[in-house]
Amino acid sequence: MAAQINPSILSADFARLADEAEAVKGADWLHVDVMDNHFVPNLTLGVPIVESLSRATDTPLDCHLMIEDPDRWAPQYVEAGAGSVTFHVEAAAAPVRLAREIRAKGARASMALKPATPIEPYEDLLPELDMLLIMTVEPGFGGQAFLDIMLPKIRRTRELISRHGLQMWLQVDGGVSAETIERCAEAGADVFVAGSAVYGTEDPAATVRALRAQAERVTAGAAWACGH
Ligand SMILES: O=C(CO)[C@H](O)[C@H](O)COP(=O)(O)O
Repeated sequence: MAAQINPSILSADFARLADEAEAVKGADWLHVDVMDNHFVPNLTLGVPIVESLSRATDTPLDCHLMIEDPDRWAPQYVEAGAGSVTFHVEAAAAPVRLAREIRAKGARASMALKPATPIEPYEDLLPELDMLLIMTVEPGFGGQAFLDIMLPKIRRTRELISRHGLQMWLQVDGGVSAETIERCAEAGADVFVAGSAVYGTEDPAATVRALRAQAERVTAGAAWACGH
């Protein structure tokens, strides 16, 4: 495994979440977009639905918290069954303490950066994390166009991770599709969130396999890619 595909349920039918999880069987993780209508201008789901979904699927849950006060809420998503919890650095009061708490509770700790947030001020935090998420659209909605101007940030982040000798994953989220995934992989991403590009197709599970194969053609030889 040198590339992971995490379908985003933001593009799924929320009335049929268990079926929609089944529709992407074989995906590495299910990406769960938690939005509070404050940190982003959209509202999705919370702890009780994550709890139910974790019982309904064997695919591990990758919860992306686009919410205010993640210091208070993130630990509850671990307790609800998430295997990975991502908080936004722009919203966290104490990101190091929060990452340590997520890990101590048994989940992978991940931190997200909005498009206008640079990575450089957070270089020293990298060893506290299992994954870094670089948003390639403004968070809030699926189906937006991929922001090419994020590619240099992905590249710089991968260089920082390598320089620190870390094994952490680098996730991209927003506008990831067959047209953009190779550019992301070439820049250094190894975990790919895709919503509309997966759920908008006839056979979402086949699309997951095709996207993974496409990314792995780029990451296969890379020592940094997940699973190496
Ligand atoms: O976090 C998100 C939006 O804030 C979604 O995960 C993301 O936009 C995925 O949707 P798409 O692949 O259609 O862009």
